[in-house]
Amino acid sequence: MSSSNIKDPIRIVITGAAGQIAYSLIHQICNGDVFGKDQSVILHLLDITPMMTMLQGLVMEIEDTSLPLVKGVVPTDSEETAFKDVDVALFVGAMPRKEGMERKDLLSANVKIFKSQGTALEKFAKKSVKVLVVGNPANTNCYILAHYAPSIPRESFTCLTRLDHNRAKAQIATRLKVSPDTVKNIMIWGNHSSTQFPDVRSGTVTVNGKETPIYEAVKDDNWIKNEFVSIVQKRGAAVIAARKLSSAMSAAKAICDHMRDWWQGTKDNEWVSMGVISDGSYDIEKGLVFSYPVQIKDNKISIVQGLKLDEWSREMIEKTQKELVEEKNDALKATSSD
Ligand SMILES: NC(=O)C1=CN([C@@H]2O[C@H](COP(=O)(O)OP(=O)(O)OC[C@H]3O[C@@H](n4cnc5c(N)ncnc54)[C@H](O)[C@@H]3O)[C@@H](O)[C@H]2O)C=CC1
Ligand SMILES: O=C(O)CCC(=O)C(=O)O
Repeated sequence: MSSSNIKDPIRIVITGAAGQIAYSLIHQICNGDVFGKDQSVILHLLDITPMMTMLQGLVMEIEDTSLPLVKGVVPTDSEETAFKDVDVALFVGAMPRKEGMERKDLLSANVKIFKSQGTALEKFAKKSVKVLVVGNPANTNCYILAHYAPSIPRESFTCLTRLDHNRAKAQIATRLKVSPDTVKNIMIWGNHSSTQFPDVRSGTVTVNGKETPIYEAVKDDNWIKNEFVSIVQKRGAAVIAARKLSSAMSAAKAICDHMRDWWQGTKDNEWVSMGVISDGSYDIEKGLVFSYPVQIKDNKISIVQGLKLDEWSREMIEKTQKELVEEKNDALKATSSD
């Protein structure tokens, strides 16, 4: 592409920029995979003060990639510098859990970071900023961030459940020995936690050239309702147990999928999963950050409406909602006391 066709740069902040997810993520953002091959970028890289030397090394590496879409890199430990005039904010920085912990065990430490960064986002970012929260507990951190950035539209706050969505697709594809891109319209409801509900009741898969309902193709309802759900719910913990580190490459890929679809739109008649601020759809408490099936057109995210919920799925959704309400209350308590 000739340089005259390149669009003016957008500013993208990545928090936790010296961490393992950011290390897998930055190259995909800089080479145009996410925001388009004609979209130049200026990266704002935020981390804590002890990581500044490490961040300098990362800046050198970004320079050495010699990618034409990169028009600037701003490494910083200042929230003001990091959030100043940003168009996109990727909140990756937070403490990750260790083996044996649930993600909500990180709540008291991590929500304080999101209170401080929400306040800075409110003050310094563009009002049109698009926000993705990755750091755990992702839904509740996103709730706190939005709470402290009241002048930014509610539709601009999302959290990452695309990794769970991708995991669910991969499990179905592996079971049926087909390519994951033929698995469509599955969804993740609720919290990015072990209460999430990976739901394939409306999903289809192409087997031998024919698009078939997933239940019909798998022919084992018991496997779907038990083993499949449990594998997806606990996949993050399984990766930690094996790697002694949490998922990073797959998380970075999921962040790119989420932001690319938000920026460029979803395919017609297909949906993806995103944590968004609930508008009360499917009787979920208004204001909770809840993962829903969504479609995106012209940068606008819409929750897919009219899906039928049977008794089992209602129970699953109620369980994950209950956990999110408890997390929200604990987070509000933890952030109001300082
Ligand atoms: N929602 C999801 O699907 C997923 C979420 N995660 C979460 O993403 C987060 C990051 O994971 P990793 O990159 O593996 O962790 P990491 O420990 O490698 O990196 C985290 C980085 O955040 C930085 N940081 C800590 N406090 C900060 C602050 N106040 N401001 C700016 N930076 C700060 C740390 O210094 C570190 O460089 C974790 O909370 C992890 O649990 C990870 C995978 C998937
Ligand atoms: O499981 C965790 O706590 C960290 C990574 C993560 O959220 C995941 O792999 O889904």
